[in-house]
Amino acid sequence: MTQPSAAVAACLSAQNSADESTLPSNHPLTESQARETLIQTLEQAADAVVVIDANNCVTLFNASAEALWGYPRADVLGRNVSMLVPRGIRAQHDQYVGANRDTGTNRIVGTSREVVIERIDGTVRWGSMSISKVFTAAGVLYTAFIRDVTNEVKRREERRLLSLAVNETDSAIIVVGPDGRTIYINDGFTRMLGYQLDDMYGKVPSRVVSGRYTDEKTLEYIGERLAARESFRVEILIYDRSGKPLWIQAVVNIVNDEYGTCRNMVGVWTDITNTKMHEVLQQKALNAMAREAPILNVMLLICLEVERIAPEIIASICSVDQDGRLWTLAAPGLPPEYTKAVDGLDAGPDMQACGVGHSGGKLMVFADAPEDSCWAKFKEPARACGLAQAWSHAIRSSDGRVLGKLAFYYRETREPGTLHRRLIDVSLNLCALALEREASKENIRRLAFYDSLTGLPNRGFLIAHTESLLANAARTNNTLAVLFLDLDRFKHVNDSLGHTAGDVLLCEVAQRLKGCLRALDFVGRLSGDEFVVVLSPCDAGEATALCERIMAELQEPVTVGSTTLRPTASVGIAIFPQHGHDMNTLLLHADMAMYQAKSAGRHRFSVFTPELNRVAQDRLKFEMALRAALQADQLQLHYQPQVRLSDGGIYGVEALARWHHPEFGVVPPDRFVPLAEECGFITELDHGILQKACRQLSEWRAANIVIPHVSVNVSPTTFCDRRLPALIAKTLAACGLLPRDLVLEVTENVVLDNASGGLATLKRVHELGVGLSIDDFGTGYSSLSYLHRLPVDELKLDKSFVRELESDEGARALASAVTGIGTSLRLTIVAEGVENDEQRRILQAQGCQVAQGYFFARPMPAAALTAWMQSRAREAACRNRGLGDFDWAAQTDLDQAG
Ligand SMILES: Nc1nc2c(ncn2[C@@H]2O[C@@H]3COP(=O)(O)O[C@H]4[C@@H](O)[C@H](n5cnc6c(=O)[nH]c(N)nc65)O[C@@H]4COP(=O)(O)O[C@H]3[C@H]2O)c(=O)[nH]1
Repeated sequence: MTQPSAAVAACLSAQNSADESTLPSNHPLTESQARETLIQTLEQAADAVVVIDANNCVTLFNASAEALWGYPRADVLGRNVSMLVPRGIRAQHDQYVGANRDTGTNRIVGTSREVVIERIDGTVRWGSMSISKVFTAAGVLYTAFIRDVTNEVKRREERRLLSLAVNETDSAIIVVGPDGRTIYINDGFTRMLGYQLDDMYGKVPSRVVSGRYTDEKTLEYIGERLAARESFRVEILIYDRSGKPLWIQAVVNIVNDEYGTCRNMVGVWTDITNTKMHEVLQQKALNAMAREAPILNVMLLICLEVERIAPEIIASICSVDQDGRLWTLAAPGLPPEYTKAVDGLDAGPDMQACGVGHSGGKLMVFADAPEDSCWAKFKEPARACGLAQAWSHAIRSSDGRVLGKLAFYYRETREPGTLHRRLIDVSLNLCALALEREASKENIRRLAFYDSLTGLPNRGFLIAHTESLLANAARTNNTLAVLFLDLDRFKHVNDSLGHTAGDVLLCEVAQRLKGCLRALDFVGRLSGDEFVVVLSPCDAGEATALCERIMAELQEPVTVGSTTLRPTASVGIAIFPQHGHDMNTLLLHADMAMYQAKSAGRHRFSVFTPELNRVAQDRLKFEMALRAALQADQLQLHYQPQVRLSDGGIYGVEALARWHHPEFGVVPPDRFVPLAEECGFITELDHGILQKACRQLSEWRAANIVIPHVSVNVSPTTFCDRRLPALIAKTLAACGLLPRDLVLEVTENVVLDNASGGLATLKRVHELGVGLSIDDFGTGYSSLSYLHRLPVDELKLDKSFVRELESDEGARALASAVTGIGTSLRLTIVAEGVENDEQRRILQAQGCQVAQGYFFARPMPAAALTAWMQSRAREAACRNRGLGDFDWAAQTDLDQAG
């Protein structure tokens, strides 16, 4: 055993010697024995004992103290006790002890406190320290008894943390005894449900928190699980102390003792009201939408889910149609009489009950709803199903449009609570999303199946729908008629009045067609100005009768802009099953019949005959031949001179395309140019002719044949090609010609149709320096207003005016007007189709500068024109030598000979 401190012994000895005489005579110990005993006692104490003297020096440091601090006593005895104090407070320790000694302020003597023990190795332990003050002759000694309470402190801290965890969590924790009665609730329970332990103690929790709409089956299930001592997890609607409903998820665990006997059941309840709505309602509805479930199913699901979450609610969702009328989409909890009474009602300002009219996006609450004047129209059914209150809210799209209304009905009057408001918010978003999705789907469907201009079914839908009608007709042995309708001269309207006017006309025609149909008939727009009407059931007789009606209807005047038109159409009819068994064949045959009607002079109908098949095949053959002729460069050019009326000199020549086919013979351009246009190779044709004409002019120049320019016809389609100016520039350069050597003849519609880019090309061509001429002037919907703004150089007076110049005063007046306008705009007037001298005379008198026509010369091949020019040159030379005046008639004779 280690020796007790000598200093302590000295102190004790001094004290004891003073008291020696007072010891009872029967004291069993001698003084030294007592001293020794005391020291040994202190030494062997289980608690650490530290004795310090008046100088704060350690005079006793027992074995337990050595163990507690880790210092051997030799290192401690005689040294200031502050070495045993944690480093952080060591400096102030002497002062602290001093104050205690002098004033007793810190009152550490006679008290017990927990102190930190900083061990020699730096680790920390906790001690419970009590100090006693011993008065001795040698001075005051302080004896500190320190019990190692480190484990206790740790446990206490653990308990504190545990209690923190239990009480600070949002979950409600409840502990019940084996009898199922509450013995503990945490603070979270009070926060979540408002109940204190006193409210719950000794009670069965489910009896306290269940309410009107708590699911009985779930309660039964809970009872069974608890009785079977089995852990479980449930979701259940409960009510807090104030009666507010909330959804919880309860996880209940059984706690058994070491013998397997149930001691407690611990329940952790989580408020899942929000999660329930967001995750369950939202997820289910979104999943349904993602699965492309029909809108009615999605709405039904939302209603059912809302009613499941809050069973006191009866949910209903209505849509608002384009006319502002309400239609029930889902209302599983309302009787059909009620929804029937609502359906078709105006959702306008009078319908406050629907929250659509006046709500301005706010929730409308109608206490005692059936008595509300807004409910007048469905008061009875509302009463019959016991409705007492309704809340409703407009369902709005992201851009604020009212798409429908969401209503919650109640059988009792109640204030809107948080849960129900949240349910409304979530449901509104879902409803808006579903309705907007439906609208976009409808839009996509419309785009996919309907023509965007007229709103009629498009080709795809028309064919698919007719196929099903055909299948039905085949099953029922019925006949069906397909009418192929093509507007007459629509292109002309489009070209002359512009595309907008063309669109207006198409829409009007679509409306008129729809107006003519019977219940089961069907009309669609195939493309451009082609419409198809399917009459089902219908035989040939009925088809022609209806066709006549349609044609009459179409012919009614329609005002497009400032122009009044009388649209006509050519119609082809094919009958199922005689003319085909499938829609494609019927369509093809109706198309052929329409073509026949068109060729026969338009504004008529024609019923398909097998003979037409042959005609169509001929047309196809013709088309292929033209294509081949183009590829093989077999189109030729004839040139017709244009003569100055002032002196008979050559103003220019017009190049006119010619096609000689070994089988078809001479095909006039009036036939093959439109065909090339229809078949899509007109641009190729025009380009080829332009190049050929330029080459020819170049050859004439090389042969000293003086021709000021060549005029070339360019179709509107070619003019819309933005590459045209570049091609012209390249061609002129390749032929060594100047821009002014070329004149392009365009029809009025190129000028009028700004939309298709023709006007822009016209300007660019003019910038090159190439001449521009308006062909057939006066035959279209001439708009004189554009003339002065356009870069045109000449107007070609159409031959239809010239033809009747001598006989018709009106034609004369028109020709004179055109000439007058042209001249005042400094445009050259070129009269076409001049066939006799009288016409020439009148035109010249009216101020027309140039003429072209059989009277002067017919269009002729280049070589013939060369000869014609040479002969004219000879004539001119004679005249110059004074051998005679210019003889127009002589010219004509010469032309005929040429
Ligand atoms: N009755 C009568 N007719 C006369 C007289 N003088 C000339 N003609 C005919 O009148 C038409 C004048 O050509 P256009 O108005 O440009 O009308 C042309 C033009 O629009 C088009 N065309 C001709 N060649 C081409 C071409 O190369 N490209 C394009 N895009 N169209 C062309 O075909 C139309 C018809 O051409 P053609 O049959 O050659 O008919 C020519 C010409 O032969 C006359 O005194 N009396």
